[in-house]
Amino acid sequence: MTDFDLVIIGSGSGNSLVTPDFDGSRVAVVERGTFGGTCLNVGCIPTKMFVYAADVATTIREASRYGVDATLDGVRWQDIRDRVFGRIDPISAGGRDYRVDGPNTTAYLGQATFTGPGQLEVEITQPGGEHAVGQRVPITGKQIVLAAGSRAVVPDVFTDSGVPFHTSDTIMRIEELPGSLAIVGGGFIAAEFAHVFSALGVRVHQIARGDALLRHLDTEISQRFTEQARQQWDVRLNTQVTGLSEQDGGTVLALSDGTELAVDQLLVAVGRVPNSDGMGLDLAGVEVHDDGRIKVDEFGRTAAQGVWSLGDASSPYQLKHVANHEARAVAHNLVHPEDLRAFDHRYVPSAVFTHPQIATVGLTEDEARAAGYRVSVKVQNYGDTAYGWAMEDTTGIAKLVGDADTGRILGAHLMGPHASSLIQPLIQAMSFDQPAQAVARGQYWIHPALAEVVENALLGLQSS
Ligand SMILES: Cc1cc2nc3c(=O)[nH]c(=O)nc-3n(C[C@H](O)[C@H](O)[C@H](O)COP(=O)(O)OP(=O)(O)OC[C@H]3O[C@@H](n4cnc5c(N)ncnc54)[C@H](O)[C@@H]3O)c2cc1C
Ligand SMILES: NC(=O)c1ccc[n+]([C@@H]2O[C@H](COP(=O)([O-])OP(=O)(O)OC[C@H]3O[C@@H](n4cnc5c(N)ncnc54)[C@H](O)[C@@H]3O)[C@@H](O)[C@H]2O)c1
Repeated sequence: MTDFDLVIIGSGSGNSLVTPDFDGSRVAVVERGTFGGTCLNVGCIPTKMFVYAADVATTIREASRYGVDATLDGVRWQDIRDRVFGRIDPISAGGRDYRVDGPNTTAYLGQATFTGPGQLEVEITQPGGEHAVGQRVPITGKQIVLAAGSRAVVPDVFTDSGVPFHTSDTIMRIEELPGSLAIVGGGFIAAEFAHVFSALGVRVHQIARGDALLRHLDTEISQRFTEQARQQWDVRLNTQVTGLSEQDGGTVLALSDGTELAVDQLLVAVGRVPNSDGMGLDLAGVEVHDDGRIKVDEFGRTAAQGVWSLGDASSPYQLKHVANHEARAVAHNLVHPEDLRAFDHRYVPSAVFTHPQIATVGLTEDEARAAGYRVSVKVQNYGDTAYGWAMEDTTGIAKLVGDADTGRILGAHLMGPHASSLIQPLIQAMSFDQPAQAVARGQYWIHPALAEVVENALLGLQSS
């Protein structure tokens, strides 16, 4: 039995918990998969690198509207793919080696399971650490952090069929671009990969069970995006996959409307579940919500003494910036029990890196009305600003939802070029409780930058 001051399960945001506060302490990092976790290896970072290439291809296709005639001669998928993983894979391996050989860390490359309060067994599943594959190593931790992340959900209709399918874990490493791809799901991952593959020349068919794409967003954004998506790839709404078969090396999907769809490859993107199962959490006294999230209080403490959780394993938000924020709070709390820092989930933004790009923070218009606010709304077209003219933009919007009584911003919903960056002053205004008019008129906005979309949206928000 090896005893540690701190055991961290999961090397995504969990890996950042090893702060200088632990110099001289004994820390174990347990990782059963690829070191560095989802964001680095199969999530945010590789997807956005593919999205960048897709955006370049889209720019070339749309160049003629500016009087610049260009044709896309082709895309070299293997070069695009290898640029991404040629950068990422060494970072992951370097991070693993640093923990294996680190001054005060030991990396256990395997699956951690509780055997009792404060006690774990790690089954080593990968070479590279100091233990051999197959070994079962008992360890204890005075404090333990569950930063175990989440994994893709795959409904039975896919797993039971025996027909090959991809999830976001595998689709980015394929050898060749398929001629056609079915993407099942109407959320973040489906929207981003539909853009990537359609921009790179694949015939994409997106199958969503709801009546619009990205339904969790403000209705105006969801509806406008659904229209935009339809102009780029085949969108089937109100549709479920009822069966699957293999034919001529491809896949045939039976759909709930009675039709069949034959494609070369299939991507399932219907949500992610927390990795809280199979870890013996009950033996440690850790409690779990019905949806699989580990129960934590605002400081990241689970029901078990000395056991903490953060990120996708426990958070209501499956976002890297939230996992990082929670990790910063837990890193502090581990060593300052008398001065605990709470998670701040008031204004959690997110962006969907599809085409057009989308970014959002705060309440949707419907949520604000349901909450009883006297709501004011301003929809500012990109195309009604000088930079929007330069871009010849006809679809971009910045929609602000305000509280007419206080002049505060309740929500911001952007769709258009650079939405993920343009939204930042609005996140800042909400986080620091600044009134919309003060943000608009209390500073200069560079003319004629695209940020004038945000300035004009703020100026248009009525208050009394
Ligand atoms: C395709 C895709 C794109 C995304 N894009 C974005 C984006 O653009 N922006 C954004 O904010 N978020 C994005 N996300 C979400 C983001 O990746 C996650 O919210 C974030 O990585 C969660 O971090 P984490 O530290 O909680 O978990 P992870 O990074 O998943 O780390 C958990 C680790 O724990 C390990 N583990 C689990 N159980 C055990 C066990 N019992 N023993 C040992 N090890 C274990 C896992 O192998 C994993 O490596 C994306 C996700 C996906 C899938
Ligand atoms: N840019 C980003 O920040 C980014 C990118 C990718 C993923 N993520 C994170 O990862 C999470 C997971 O992404 P996701 O796209 O898998 O999930 P999601 O929750 O965004 O969307 C899931 C979609 O699948 C549909 N669905 C659920 N069950 C289904 C079923 N049985 N059959 C058919 N459709 C079904 C839902 O209606 C929804 O449209 C996101 O919620 C997000 O938090 C973030």
